[in-house]
Parts: sequence; structure tokens; C-alpha cells
Amino acid sequence: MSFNYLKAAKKIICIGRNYAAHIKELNNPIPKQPFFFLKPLSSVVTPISQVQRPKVLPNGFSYCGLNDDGTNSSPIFVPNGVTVHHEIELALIMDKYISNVSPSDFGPQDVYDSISGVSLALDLTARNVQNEAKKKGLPWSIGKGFDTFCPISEFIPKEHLKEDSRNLQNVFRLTCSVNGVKKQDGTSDLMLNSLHKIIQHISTMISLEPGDIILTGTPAGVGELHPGDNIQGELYYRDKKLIDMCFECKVRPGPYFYKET
Ligand SMILES: O=C([O-])CC(=O)C(=O)O
Ligand SMILES: [Mg+2]
Repeated sequence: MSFNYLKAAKKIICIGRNYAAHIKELNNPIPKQPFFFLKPLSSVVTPISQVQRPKVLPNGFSYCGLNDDGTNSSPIFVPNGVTVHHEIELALIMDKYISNVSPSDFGPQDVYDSISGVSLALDLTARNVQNEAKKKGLPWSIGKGFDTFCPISEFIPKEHLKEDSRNLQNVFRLTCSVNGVKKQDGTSDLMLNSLHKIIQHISTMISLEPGDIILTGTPAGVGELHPGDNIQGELYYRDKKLIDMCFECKVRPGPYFYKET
């Protein structure tokens, strides 16, 4: 398992409002069609560990590219004046070009063939920035796209999921804990739009390319992150842990301070 897969990504596409209990907790309407937004690749960070030391950044920088091995080991940076929420999500890693596919041509069994594997990600969200954007009809780019707002795990090749190659919809469980307290614990069978529907639907508007990363929405239990917090995410395949990841939160360097638009 490695982080090399991150070097191949051309875009990160995130499905919103894909779990009923999360829609309810934020008082949002249930979308009539799946909707999505993009996160910039510069928002990707990977865990700091014994092996992966923090990337040395030029003074004041919060991003300066991935290392040769795909890592960008970094804490999560909390921008000044921003309410940052954690959203734990299953990520699909695309293996094929998928373009303009009809619903009748893409079923649950096609997901396994179209991905190279999966990983675990956090769709970090500047909730106060997003709330203002929602109210004023402005884009979500800032609310979802700050540097370090896409912490992501090592790659899990699909061969690790072989037993269920005909249907991956019901096999995943994802959890998120902050300072040792479990906040999110959801299973992929609760998704409103299934994995095959997500891939097919995106492809009718934006072609998916090998390496692209799709975040599939967050289950209930989102909440705030503050400088000094430690956050841990875990991804399970049925009862077996596939991967975990840990990040520390720090204050974002630089002059940014949230002000109403
Ligand atoms: O910001 C939101 O609530 C939408 C979203 O990303 C999700 O549901 O995962
Ligand atoms: Mg999300």
C-alpha cells in the first residue's frame, strides 16, 4: 500500500448529501439528483508517521506539491475565523475513462471493473464559509478547498475487496474519532445514491479519468475541529480493518482571516 496513487489524480469529485441522517443533522433538503463539487488537488494531505515525516515547506507556505512518493505529510490547518467540520468519506479511485454512460449500461457489478481501489478521506468543510455561500448563492470552492482540507489515506487495491467483486455497495464501514471520542460511524449500505449511480451520473457531465478520486459523501456525526485536536479515521471491509489514519490540527499560517463576502 502506498500514496503513489495520488500523483495520478486529475481531479477530486465529491458527492454531497448522500446519507439521510447527515442531511437531517444540517437541516438540508434531500437532493432530487446527486450533486457534486470539486476539491483542488492542492488540498491533499497525508498522515505524519514514523516513516512519513512532515514535508518541509518554504517559510509561510501551507502547500508546495506532493513528494516523489505521493506523500504530502502535514497537519490539518485550521484557518483563522473558520469553523472546520470533519466529514469522513469512502474514496473511489478510478482506473478507466468513463464518459457519458447510460443508467441501463452501468450496474452495481460495473463498479469493481472501473476502479483500481479505494481509500479513506476527510472532506473537511469550512462550515461557516459554506453556510454563507449557501445563503448567497456563491460557490463552495473556498468552503471545501483550503490547503489541507483533503486528508487522505494510503491506497487499498481492489484485489483486497475481491470476495465482493460483483457488488461493493454494502461492504464498507467508516468511523471518525476526535481526541479518542467516536463521532462518526456509518456503513456504505446507507448511501442514498449507490456507488454505480454516482459514477454513471458524474460521467454524463464530467468524464472520469484514470486516477480521479471520488468522495462518496459523509454519514451523520459531523462536528468541529480545533487546533490541538487529534482526528482518527478508520475504514473497514465488513469486520476487517482495511486502513486507519491520524492527523493533528494546527492553526493555518499566513494572513487569511474569515470575513463575510
Ligand atoms: O457539506 C456537506 O454537507 C455536503 C457534503 O459534502 C456531504 O454530504 O458529504
Ligand atoms: Mg462531504
